[in-house]
Amino acid sequence: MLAEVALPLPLFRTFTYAVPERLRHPLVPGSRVVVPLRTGKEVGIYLGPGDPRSLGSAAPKAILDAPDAEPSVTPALLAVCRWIADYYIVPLGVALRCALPALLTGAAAPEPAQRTRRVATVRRHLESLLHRERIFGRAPQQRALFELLESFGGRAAVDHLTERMAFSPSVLKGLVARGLVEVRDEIVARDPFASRAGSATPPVPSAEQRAAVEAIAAGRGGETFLLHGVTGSGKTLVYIELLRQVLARGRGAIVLVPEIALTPQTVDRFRGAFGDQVAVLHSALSDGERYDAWLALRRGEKRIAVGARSAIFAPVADLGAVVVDEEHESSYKQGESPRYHAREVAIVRARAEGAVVVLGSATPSLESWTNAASGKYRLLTLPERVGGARLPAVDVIDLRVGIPRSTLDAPRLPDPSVERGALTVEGVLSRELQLALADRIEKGEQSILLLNRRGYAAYVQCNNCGDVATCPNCSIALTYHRTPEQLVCHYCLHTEPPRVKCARCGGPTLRQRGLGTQQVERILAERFPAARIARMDVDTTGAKWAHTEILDRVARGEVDILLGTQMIAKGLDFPNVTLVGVIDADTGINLPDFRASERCFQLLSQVAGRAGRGPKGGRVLIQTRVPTHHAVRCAVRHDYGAFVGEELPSRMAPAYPPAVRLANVVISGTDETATAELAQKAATWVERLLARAPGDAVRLVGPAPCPVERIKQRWRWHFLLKAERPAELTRVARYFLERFAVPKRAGLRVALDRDPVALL
Ligand SMILES: Nc1ncnc2c1ncn2[C@@H]1O[C@H](COP(=O)(O)OP(=O)(O)OP(=O)(O)O)[C@@H](O)[C@H]1O
Ligand SMILES: [Zn+2]
Repeated sequence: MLAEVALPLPLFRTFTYAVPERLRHPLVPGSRVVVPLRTGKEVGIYLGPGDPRSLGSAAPKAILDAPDAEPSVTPALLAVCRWIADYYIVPLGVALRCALPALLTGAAAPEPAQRTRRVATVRRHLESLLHRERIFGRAPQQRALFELLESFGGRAAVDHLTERMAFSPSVLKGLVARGLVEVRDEIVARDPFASRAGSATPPVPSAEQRAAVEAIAAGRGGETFLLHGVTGSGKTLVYIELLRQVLARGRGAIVLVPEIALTPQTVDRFRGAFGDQVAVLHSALSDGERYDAWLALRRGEKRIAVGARSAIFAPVADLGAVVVDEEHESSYKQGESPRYHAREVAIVRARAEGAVVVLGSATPSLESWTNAASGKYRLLTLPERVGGARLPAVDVIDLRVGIPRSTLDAPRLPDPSVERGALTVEGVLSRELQLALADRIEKGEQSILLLNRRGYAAYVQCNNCGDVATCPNCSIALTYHRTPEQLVCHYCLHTEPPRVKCARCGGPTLRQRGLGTQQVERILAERFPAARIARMDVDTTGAKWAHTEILDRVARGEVDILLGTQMIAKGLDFPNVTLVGVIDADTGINLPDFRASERCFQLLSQVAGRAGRGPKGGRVLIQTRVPTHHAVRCAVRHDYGAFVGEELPSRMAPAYPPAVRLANVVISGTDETATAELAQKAATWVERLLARAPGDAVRLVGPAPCPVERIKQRWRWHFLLKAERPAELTRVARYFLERFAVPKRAGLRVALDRDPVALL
């Protein structure tokens, strides 16, 4: 007897093995099999009887073992993986790897007996700036480290400080000797959620919420609902009440959130409502814990899986509902093969298991919106905030110089000719925003400030020739960091000392321009010395749960101003936040990407939505140089419909999703010429293929260098495939990927990204 087996290899084929008599368990599709491969062994998935015609002249090798009494991959998940393999054009074995925990595939790391790490914690708080100056007068390094620790929420792993942030251990010793900082060994919490209490009993749903719940609960299996509810409309309670009904019917559910560490409140609410029934899946779980959760869900001991993207593969028994919260978030798209979108996988899986899907957002993706408009999804709307709260008033502060203004003082622009570090409060925070912040601090209310950029300065530029310091490996600007003072590439993490002379013309000193979170934090601390400021950006990820800790501090009222990048805009619900400021709305609006405006609108709307969620109301101030851009205008009016009305037509010509289906083919390699040549060759190859087919079901655009031409020493070119009908795109893309020969030199690679979320 022969068996067809899927293996996680980059080959578009399955493998045929012989089935020996002595196997421990009968083979059922979805069962794991251990098979010989080259000189070693590999874990594959049994798909069904093998085809003798697939064999060459050699006798097939025999399966070594079949460990599963029950198939590890359920029939529904097997169907989902087949869809992923087909739609995203990846080998089935690669898609199947997503469906299994590492412990079941032999890919697990050995478990250390007990994990500990050394952690530095701030012991003494220094309230005033004056105090700081006295204490650190002659020890600027100590001050920098101390303030870095503060910005990490008061604690960070020592490794992170000394290795990644490059502080000398003696600086830390100095702080310890002065009693300012304490260093201890800490057992790494296996599961940070194990020690968190779930939030209290949820409120009673309003009539609007109840109507939404009833509509969804009555949905047919496989039906998809788009829950468009303004920020603070109580979407989470809709999910919770729906899940109550799903559990009452003896079924289970999956809840997807953009990122666990950034959405602790949402997670706590589900745990508060459903306690032990919930398995929280997150990146800090060990392979063993992940497997335990997998097993508990599989056996029905836990009925709800809450997690980020990959939780869509959780083996929830008898799945009744899938919730995709903040469905517009681009983190639902996996950045590496298989490049699936969890929202799309959710819909396919729900269909396979007869579950309903809820896509929730205040700012739905244009794709989902279009699907709702065409009747593919059912649209449910929560147009008002709960409990009589109102959406906050939003005011625009025009940063352009020379624009006459009536009531407000025009803030000065950061002047490119100012010396490094000389940026003034006025150059960053308009008077209006300063006054509003001061007012909130005085009243004991909280503020959120968004700066969608990180580092001390965005880049350094020659004052003479205008050349920007770029990464030697990647073609993007280096970010200037102050603590420690260095230039960092955020793609490959290349670092170098700050340049004092221009690398191109050798001319006068380089001046920094632009703004980063660290710089704004400093300016805030100087302007509001009494305020308790917390900064959240990607640089503060040193300790894994630092973000969660910072958000908890905000919830406890221990932070007056929360400053951060887009990560502070994800569903946070703090009723005492009455002011939201956007320091520079324009960041990202001009990125060479067809979704730039959409992303900007979503970000502004979402961050604005953090204000005024409690009885005290709230206000939003947006600083911008493009006040007339539709992303800004529509966000100011909380007008999603108007944004869609203006944005959709711009996706028609040139056509971009949702007007067409898109695949981005990226050709990369370590040699510039070889990469460009291969891109040309591949595009010509596809063009010939398209010419042979009648009509223009699929169109090719490009090739061209990618907007980011080089990442991690690899040159990058791309071309786009566009089609009205997804099946045509699949056909052409598959034919190309299966047959186009990529030379084995210069690290040349071809990758296809279907439904890309960004083209950078
Ligand atoms: N029926 C209700 N009565 C009273 N309070 C409610 C009710 N429903 C929800 N809330 C509260 O309203 C707040 C906002 O709800 P939630 O966080 O679910 O909003 P949301 O729709 O998810 O908003 P966003 O899109 O901004 O994340 C929460 O504090 C929640 O506990
Ligand atoms: Zn780089």
